[in-house]
Amino acid sequence: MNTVIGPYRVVRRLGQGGTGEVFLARDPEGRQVAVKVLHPRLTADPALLQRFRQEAEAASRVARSCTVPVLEAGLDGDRAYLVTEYVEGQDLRRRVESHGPLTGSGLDALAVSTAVALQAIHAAGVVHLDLKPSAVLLGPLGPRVTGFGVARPAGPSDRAEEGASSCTAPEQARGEGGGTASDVFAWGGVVLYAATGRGPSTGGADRPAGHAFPDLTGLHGALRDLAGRALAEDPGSRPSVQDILRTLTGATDPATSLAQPPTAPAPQPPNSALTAQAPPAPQPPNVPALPLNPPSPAPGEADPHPVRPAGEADPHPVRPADLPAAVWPPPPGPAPAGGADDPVPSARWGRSIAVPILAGVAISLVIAGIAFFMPAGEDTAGRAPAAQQATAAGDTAQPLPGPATEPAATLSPSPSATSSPSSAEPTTEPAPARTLPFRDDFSGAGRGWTAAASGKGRHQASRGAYRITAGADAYLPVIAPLTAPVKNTTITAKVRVLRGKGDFGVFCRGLDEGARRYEFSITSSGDASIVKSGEAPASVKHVPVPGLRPARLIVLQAACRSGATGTRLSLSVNGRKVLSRLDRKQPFASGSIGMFAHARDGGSGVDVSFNSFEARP
Ligand SMILES: Nc1ncnc2c1ncn2[C@@H]1O[C@H](COP(=O)(O)OP(=O)(O)OP(=O)(O)O)[C@@H](O)[C@H]1O
Repeated sequence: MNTVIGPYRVVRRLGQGGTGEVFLARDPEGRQVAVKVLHPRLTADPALLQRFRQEAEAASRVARSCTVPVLEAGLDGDRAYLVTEYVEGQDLRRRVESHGPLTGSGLDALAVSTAVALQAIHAAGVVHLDLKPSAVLLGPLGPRVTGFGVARPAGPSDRAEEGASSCTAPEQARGEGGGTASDVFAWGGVVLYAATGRGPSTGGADRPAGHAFPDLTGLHGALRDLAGRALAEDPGSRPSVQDILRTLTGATDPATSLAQPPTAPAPQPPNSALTAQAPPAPQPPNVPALPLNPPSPAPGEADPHPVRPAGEADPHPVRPADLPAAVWPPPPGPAPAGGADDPVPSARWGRSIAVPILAGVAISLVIAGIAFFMPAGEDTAGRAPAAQQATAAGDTAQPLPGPATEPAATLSPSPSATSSPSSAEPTTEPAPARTLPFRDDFSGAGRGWTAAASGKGRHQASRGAYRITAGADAYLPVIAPLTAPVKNTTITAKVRVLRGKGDFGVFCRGLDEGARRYEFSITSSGDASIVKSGEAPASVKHVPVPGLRPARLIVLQAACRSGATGTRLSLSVNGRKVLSRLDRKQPFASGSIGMFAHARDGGSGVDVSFNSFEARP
């Protein structure tokens, strides 16, 4: 297949959902992703398109625990698409159809992981409202929930037309909307289907719910009790997701936990498949969300997100949800109240201290059940996509597997005066010692990254992105937490401009606290350059890159490699080589590597967001 959707090259069709087709594709770095292309009749509706954008933004805030992460929402001509991690394997519906119901620890793992996923989804202020057997993917790392992040048309009849499932809660089927309790109903339906091959309406999977009291024959013990309660007609009688997890993980006495009053349902408008809900914990009033596509301030107008010196406390910690959906045209009107632009609490796991413990216990149970889902002869570790491996490793920066190739000398980036004021979970652990290969997708706290002493501006890691903001004419390099200087390397980074004018990119062989370095940069006007910085005058080679839109995610690949005749420097942008130069004149020795932003042209500054950084020998 030779189709391209946005920057993704389609490999093959994976399936058809109610709202569109799903394809296996490769991103510009060659990684496998799943791209859902929305049905054209849905994208023809501007209101639905707008909601799709907001819901995809909301979905990108959901923690990765047992969910399939949403990577990007985009528009390619008139085709709207949603990109998620690719999960190799079958969905639950196909699995049960081909191999029969699940039993034993496989069923337990399914029940726990889908509950953990719902907990993560609800904690992000989102409700799924379409959980069903085909939305549970049985990958090599265990069951994972997908299907959140796609707006659906209004009304119960439309939903039925779009493939409403037998797990749809009665209140949704009546067109009264749904809330977290509706997701609990769907969880009960998924568990019943997994154990018996029957949905709650006693039909097969994904049939419209009949809402007669379900036949629980085939379910046993705590699961039978929980599924029965979850499938209660009255949303107020259903257990909460926390109750379910407590019972399944044995964290408290089931009788006690089930006796607690269930969470009151928070009904949603009937047409809101994934509306950001008012989360239980109130938002601190001083944490405003950045607007989508934040405009530059007018002359004389105060900048709502002013650039401050490194080290100064940031009252507006950066969250992935703050990042503008730059691939989108500006929204036609203000976001509706309660939409994805509304602030959410940054400490979303912090509402109950029991939650992380439960999640930990639950994930152990899920891992125990993984082998069950593996088709015979499949090599789990070897076949998991890189992104899934990172998830399995705990979503924090980890050295990639492979031999260390650099000498064990020590780099000493300047410490805390310029260190990142991260808004992610605080950690008391020191950054681990790292050598090449190295990768950080910033889903953790971006631990150990430090600004060079010469830098000016602010920088911050949050889940899924590292944001660097350089003020007027300022330059801010941020150094990767490696324990050894690097000589030959290929760096791959994903980056986009959030606002402002300037250069941004990656560097290698940083010396003297970043004062000398090879810099591989993109300008906000779409040029690419390789700069030997620290020479007077700086030696620059630069070219325009036709069609480059820095507000969209760019994949930069920069190589620094010494040979007999000098140091070869080359730069590729979105998989295309755009520049190469050979430095024969006293090439720089081994040094630091990192990312930078550099404001220029008398503008008010430049604000860029790095989604990943990887360096290989
Ligand atoms: N990330 C993914 N990795 C692998 N396969 C996927 C992925 N996402 C979806 N699929 C496959 O594509 C099928 C259709 O997915 P889709 O999300 O469109 O289903 P749906 O929930 O029925 O659709 P809708 O949400 O539009 O009603 C799934 O059943 C699954 O087999």
